[in-house]
Amino acid sequence: MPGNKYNGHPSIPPNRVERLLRERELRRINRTFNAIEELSDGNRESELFENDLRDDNNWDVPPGEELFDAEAAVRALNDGYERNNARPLKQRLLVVANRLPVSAVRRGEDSWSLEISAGGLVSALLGVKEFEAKWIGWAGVNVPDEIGQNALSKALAEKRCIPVFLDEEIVHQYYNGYCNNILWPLFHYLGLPQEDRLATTRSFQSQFDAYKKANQMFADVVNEHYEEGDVVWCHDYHLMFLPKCLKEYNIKMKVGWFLHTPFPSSEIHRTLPSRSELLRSVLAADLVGFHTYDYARHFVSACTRILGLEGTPEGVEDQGKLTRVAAFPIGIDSERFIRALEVPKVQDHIKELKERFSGRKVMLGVDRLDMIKGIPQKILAFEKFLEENPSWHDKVVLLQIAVPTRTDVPEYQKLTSQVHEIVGRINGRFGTLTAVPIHHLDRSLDFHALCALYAVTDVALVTSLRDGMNLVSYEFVACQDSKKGVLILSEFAGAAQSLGAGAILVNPWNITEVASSIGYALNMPPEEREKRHHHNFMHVTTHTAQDWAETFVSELNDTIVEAQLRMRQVPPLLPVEVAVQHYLGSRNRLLILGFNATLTEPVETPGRRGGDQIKEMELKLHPELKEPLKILCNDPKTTVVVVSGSDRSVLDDNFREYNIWLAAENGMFLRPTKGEWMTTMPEHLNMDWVDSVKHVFEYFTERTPRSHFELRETSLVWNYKYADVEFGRLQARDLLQHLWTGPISNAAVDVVQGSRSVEVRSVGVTKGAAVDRILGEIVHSRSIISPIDYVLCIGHFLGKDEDIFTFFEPELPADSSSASRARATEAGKSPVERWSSEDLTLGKNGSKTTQGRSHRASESLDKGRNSHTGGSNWRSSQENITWNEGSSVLDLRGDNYFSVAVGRKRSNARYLLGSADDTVTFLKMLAASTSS
Ligand SMILES: O=P(O)(O)OC[C@H]1O[C@H](O[C@H]2O[C@H](CO)[C@@H](O)[C@H](O)[C@H]2O)[C@H](O)[C@@H](O)[C@@H]1O
Ligand SMILES: O=c1ccn([C@@H]2O[C@H](COP(=O)(O)OP(=O)(O)O)[C@@H](O)[C@H]2O)c(=O)[nH]1
Repeated sequence: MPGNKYNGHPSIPPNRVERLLRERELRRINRTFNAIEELSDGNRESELFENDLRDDNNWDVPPGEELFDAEAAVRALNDGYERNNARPLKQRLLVVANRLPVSAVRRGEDSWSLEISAGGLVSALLGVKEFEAKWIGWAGVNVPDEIGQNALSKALAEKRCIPVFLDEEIVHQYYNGYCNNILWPLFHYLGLPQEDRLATTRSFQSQFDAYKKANQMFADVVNEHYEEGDVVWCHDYHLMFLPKCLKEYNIKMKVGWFLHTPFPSSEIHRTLPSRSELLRSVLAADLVGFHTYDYARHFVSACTRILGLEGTPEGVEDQGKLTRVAAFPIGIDSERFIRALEVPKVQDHIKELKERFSGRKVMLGVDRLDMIKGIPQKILAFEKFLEENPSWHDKVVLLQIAVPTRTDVPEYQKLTSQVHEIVGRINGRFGTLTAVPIHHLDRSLDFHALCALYAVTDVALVTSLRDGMNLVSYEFVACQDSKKGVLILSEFAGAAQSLGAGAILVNPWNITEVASSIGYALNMPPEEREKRHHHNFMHVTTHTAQDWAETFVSELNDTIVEAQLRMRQVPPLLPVEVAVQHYLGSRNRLLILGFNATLTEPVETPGRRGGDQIKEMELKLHPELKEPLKILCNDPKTTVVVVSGSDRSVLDDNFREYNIWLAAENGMFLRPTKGEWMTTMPEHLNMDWVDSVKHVFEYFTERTPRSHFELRETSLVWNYKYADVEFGRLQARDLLQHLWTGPISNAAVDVVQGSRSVEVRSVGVTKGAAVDRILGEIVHSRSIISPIDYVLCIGHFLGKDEDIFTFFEPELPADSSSASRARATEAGKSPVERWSSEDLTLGKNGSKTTQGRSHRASESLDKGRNSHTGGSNWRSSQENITWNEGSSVLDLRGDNYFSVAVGRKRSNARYLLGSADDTVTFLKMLAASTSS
């Protein structure tokens, strides 16, 4: 079903189904409206794009066929008006594909004739009628001169086509080279070309450069014609860079990308040298579509395994940005084929063919002459059938239409000679003076001739080794309602998933199986043929090209709306310059910094095998932070605390040379680097559960390659960051079940799930709970001469530890999430503006003790002291911290508080930063501004 999520959900969610149906109804009304309008003004110019093309190519619609029930139309129209109160408008759609639906042939300096191009993509998109569509692409010809280019642009404009002019060299490198010699075979599981000299490597590189350049040229043309609100639909493997190029122009463009070929298993995609760049570029699109669920699944798994991103039931997530991935099986305009059978010209063809092959069963193959179509395998299977069934020798004929394609690519040239050779041999072996078993045509047929051929066929033979969908099988079914012929279909064509129940499915590599299927099909009783045909016919006539395109575009529109809603839940990016300015304007600052994934250097891409595992597992301070951190730590007006889940030795190793506070194990241990470690652990912390949890972690570590666990004094963490993502996730699920049903079922522990980790810690251990004890210690040990008036708290913290962000917030109403702050931002206010400075100024003179935050100095300091000896109980972060004299430690105005989540999309923090790299850049700015 179109629009299926890649995870195989059986249908679109119910509310969306309802809306889709409503929209479909509106479109129907819209169609009727347009038809009335066009007929009434006799304005043929506004005819649909598709008909414009067909007129020139004899793909004509029989007169009177477009007529409709005018009365019903007007009724529907009024209905539509009532419901909508306005005429529904056609959405502008820019279809961008390598090839325009027409190829141009030059007739003179400034004159051109246009011919329709063959191929599934063209056939499918010709059926798309519901949009104000323009097609942007290459006209299949080199036009070096301006006169020629202008004349061609003009001729194409009449067909609503816009040319992208690619010169010969680009076509050679981009189209023949990177597209058809590298991506095409790879995506069809034929592997990459083998190199035998370094020059080949260099030429791959130049082909890749040309590919990027060509994509940029397409993007330039799209940009030139784009109008706000347009939907831009990019097609196929030729244009994998296009979504990225377009979003670079305009992030608001609605961009969809659809792949017409298979997307191979991630193990195949992994072999491509430019694997990551291509995936990332496609992910810039809002919606990514494939013909089948399998292709979508492969794509998502390539993104998780190769890029280390998160695959969700909706698609792929990268730092909060979701690219939706779904299956949209293409269809054909079945009506057009059914109608064509009534056209006199087609009837004549049918009559001729019947006479020509009377007394023989007709088998048919229609393919571009491409390696993926399995033409040699098909012919060999036919040979085997003839060999084993002499009685059929003069009773069956195989008509093979092999449309020449990509003739400049050497592999295709080789295939042509190979096929000719096999056909010649078989015809020599089984032919007679009056008849040959195989009629092989190296050319394309016009639409009418093709329809006639489909109609007279007894058995259609599709033996693709891999095929995105294969529309020939659909077209055959559409033309078979009277004959009810049999379809033999490769299980490796996307069409096998939709026509599998009615067709005879075969493995094209198994010549014996295909040969016996030919026998089965030729001898099939009429009732079985009827049943099988009916099944396929129902599918082909109800899953049309129109539905496919409408569903894709409507999903794209939905995706954009959903993304906007999601964005509202996400805190805004940190306004770095404001944060720096406020830092400079303050007298006493506190910087609370996370460590892992905040200050650490990048490690090798997760999921990639063969790296240095030991090195990856060591957390290291980002080398570019060393100097800036020193500057910040040495500033007398600044106190820096690193709060981490890591144990003491990790923090010592990384920070011993700085003048800094270290809070290890989520604040359970604390030291200024100038002093000793002290524990803030509460008395009687029950750790009896540790051994049994450790056993479970050991068990899973042994069975999950590249996972590891860390045994800390107050917690245990099992980490699968470097393991295979999917396997790691499955193991984590299993591990949790073991924990819940076993060792911790009665223990006072919290299980904290990270994106690639599972942590077990004593109840109540969180960074937020630790922060007031940390502050107490800082106050106690350091002579702070004035209250803290600037706080920056920045980190990639687990959800449970995000209470550290809210510690410094006033107690806000229930709806005080970052989302509500974001709403305030949307309404024109910055999040911090929502609180007056009074809200957060904490009891300086005891007078403004808003939200009851004023702390009793003695309490706080006692708490700090007690915690040395483990003598304190847990205290909530709501307790305030004040000076001995009773004045507040904090004098924090709302706009001087910056809480920042790193690499997260949903957070309690006020702001976000994308990654540790962004944190590094920001801290460098802060340090630079201090020194200057
Ligand atoms: O433009 P060419 O290089 O001559 O190739 C013709 C087209 O071949 C491919 O078609 C695919 O699209 C069909 C419709 O979705 C699908 O049924 C088929 O399985 C695919 O092979 C190619 O993807 C197109 O871009 C080409 O235009
Ligand atoms: O002589 C021909 C033979 C084929 N086709 C069209 O080419 C398309 C082939 O599409 P398919 O999905 O089967 O494979 P592709 O060639 O796109 O890989 C079908 O729509 C055919 O009607 C055509 O126009 N003329």
